[in-house]
Amino acid sequence: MPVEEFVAGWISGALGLVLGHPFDTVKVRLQTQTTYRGIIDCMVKIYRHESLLGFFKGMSFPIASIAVVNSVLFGVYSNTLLLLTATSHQERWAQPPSYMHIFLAGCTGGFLQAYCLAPFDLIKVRLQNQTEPVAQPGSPPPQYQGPVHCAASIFREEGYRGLFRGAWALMLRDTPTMGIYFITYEGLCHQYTPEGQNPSSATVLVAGGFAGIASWVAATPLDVIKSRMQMDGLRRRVYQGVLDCMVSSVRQEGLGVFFRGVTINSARAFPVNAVTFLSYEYLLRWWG
Ligand SMILES: C[N+](C)(C)CCCC[C@H](N)C(=O)O
Repeated sequence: MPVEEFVAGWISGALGLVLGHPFDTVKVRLQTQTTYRGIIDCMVKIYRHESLLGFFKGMSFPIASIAVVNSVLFGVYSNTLLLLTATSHQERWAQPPSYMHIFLAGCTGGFLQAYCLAPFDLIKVRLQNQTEPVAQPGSPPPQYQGPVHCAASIFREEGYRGLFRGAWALMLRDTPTMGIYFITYEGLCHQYTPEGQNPSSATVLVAGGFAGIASWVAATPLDVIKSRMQMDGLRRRVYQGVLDCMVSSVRQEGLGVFFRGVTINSARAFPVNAVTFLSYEYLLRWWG
């Protein structure tokens, strides 16, 4: 099993992640709290109350976990394609796999990475939703003091299964949309690259950026539900399950609720995924 894809997936994921984290914090707040009027209002408030550090809340854990999560995504994707089409990463530009195979490999990667991502993503969302200023002397400490404390408290208060709260919604969000992610990327690269050649850096950047946007737009409805399920259980349980969360969210806030955070998600998705795919391709070419 080629391991280069796993390592390249890890490094490229970490680069994209740091770049995108401030956008991600704004997104999570907009999706789960009602105190902000919009993107700018949310940014100004975070900056005023919590300084620049506020934007980077909850980042250390995703950085550590991206090693597992992105390497599973890219490693499983690439190796599933190898199984389906018998072509390695290097041969794939000369003999492009069918869109059906790309979609299936993307879904498989998405499904398996969601399982690894679930507890890490839960902790990230819980930490991002703490609005207390970072380390202010005299003020009461936030409920969770850091990722490890957060994980331990969830485990203590909500049990092992508590760590997988929202995992179902996450799996439903990621399985089809990771298929869309890779189809868009490979499709755009193919479209703008002469037969048999490797795609240029500019093509990889643009294709990666649009792949991020396309998959995030499709993922946003379930992303909102996922974030809400993850915050549920903090004080008392409100939702009975994914469907119940969908129904009561729509009842209370209308259909628009499914698109909360879509603008900020797309603005984040372009740079993050452009950098992720560019570094992924370059690392593999460099090692190949
Ligand atoms: C499938 N879904 C849309 C959820 C994510 C697709 C892009 C994943 C990337 N690591 C990022 O954070 O943007």
